[in-house]
Amino acid sequence: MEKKKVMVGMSGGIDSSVTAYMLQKDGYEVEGCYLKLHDRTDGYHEKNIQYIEDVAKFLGIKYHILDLSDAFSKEVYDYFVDSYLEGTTPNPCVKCNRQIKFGKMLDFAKEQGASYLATGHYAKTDGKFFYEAEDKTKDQSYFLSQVDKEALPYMMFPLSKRKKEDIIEFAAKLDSAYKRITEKNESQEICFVETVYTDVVKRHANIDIPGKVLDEGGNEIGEHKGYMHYTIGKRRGFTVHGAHEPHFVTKLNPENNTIVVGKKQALEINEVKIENLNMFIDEKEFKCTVKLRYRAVSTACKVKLEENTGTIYLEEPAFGVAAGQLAVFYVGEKVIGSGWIKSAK
Ligand SMILES: Nc1ncnc2c1ncn2[C@@H]1O[C@H](COP(=O)(O)OP(=O)(O)OP(=O)(O)O)[C@@H](O)[C@H]1O
Repeated sequence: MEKKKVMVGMSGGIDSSVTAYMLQKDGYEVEGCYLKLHDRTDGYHEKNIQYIEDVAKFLGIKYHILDLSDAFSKEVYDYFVDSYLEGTTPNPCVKCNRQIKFGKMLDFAKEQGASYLATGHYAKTDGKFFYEAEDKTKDQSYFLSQVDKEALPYMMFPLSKRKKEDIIEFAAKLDSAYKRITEKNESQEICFVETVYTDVVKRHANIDIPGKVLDEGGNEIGEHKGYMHYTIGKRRGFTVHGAHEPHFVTKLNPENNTIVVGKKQALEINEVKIENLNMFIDEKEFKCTVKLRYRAVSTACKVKLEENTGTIYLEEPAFGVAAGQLAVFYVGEKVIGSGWIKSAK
């Protein structure tokens, strides 16, 4: 019988390299695909491609290099910068998963005759839903929750039941091509942010225009160094005259370059408005738990949806909810949908 072809999204990192190995062992015909997503000139792509080349040689597989930098720049990078200009907190990996990896890379995989597209994400799928990975510390289901449901039947996550440390240990013994990858520094959180997000944003805007810190009544109580330096919940980097208790950022006002701060209770949120939904169920009213940012604990809630918007009524307050982040709905380990946070109160 002819082997089924799987395209593996290969980053040059350990997870996707082991993914390729595991699928080959399972009897699939494996091909790799490296996405060029940005124009870093510091040898970043060359290094990654060298790792992939060595792994491909060891496995005896073919790999492709797909330049999606134009699409990435429009759909992910510009959105990232614009979000900070607008005073919201973006999630570029969520956009990339929907538009680029499980959008354009999936199209490419199908064009190449692949039956599946596999990645080294830590998550599970049964073709209809995503589920949290076994290794909860590495779970990436949050980042996948905006992927179009049409894409799910093509997706494979062979690492879903593994622990990251086991993958590294396993890879180090496999071959020198793999061992070398385990010895490099692990990838950054956001692939195009080499240091901190402000280094990226300041290439496009003057982020260092000082402004006023306001209390909730609109009174001037201190100074800040430019609103783009702050995200909701931040408690450092601005002054509050005569304050003894810590103050937290509760609002950013780009229109007049002010930030609003308050004590911990001021961050408390009970209701969240969302938009641009991506649902895997048809119900418009349901109970579930919600994660209001990656690494947040889940909160029990009731949800009411309309056409492409909705309201989340939290059963317990959440703290530091930022517009621009994603609200992801879970029933147990199952992801039932998500929506982008528009406002919270
Ligand atoms: N530039 C890329 N080209 C192709 N696939 C990619 C690329 N970047 C990431 N991926 C795929 O998406 C998965 C998750 O990406 P993420 O950035 O979270 O990587 P990671 O967990 O560090 O994985 P890895 O160790 O493989 O780099 C990767 O395992 C890989 O399959």
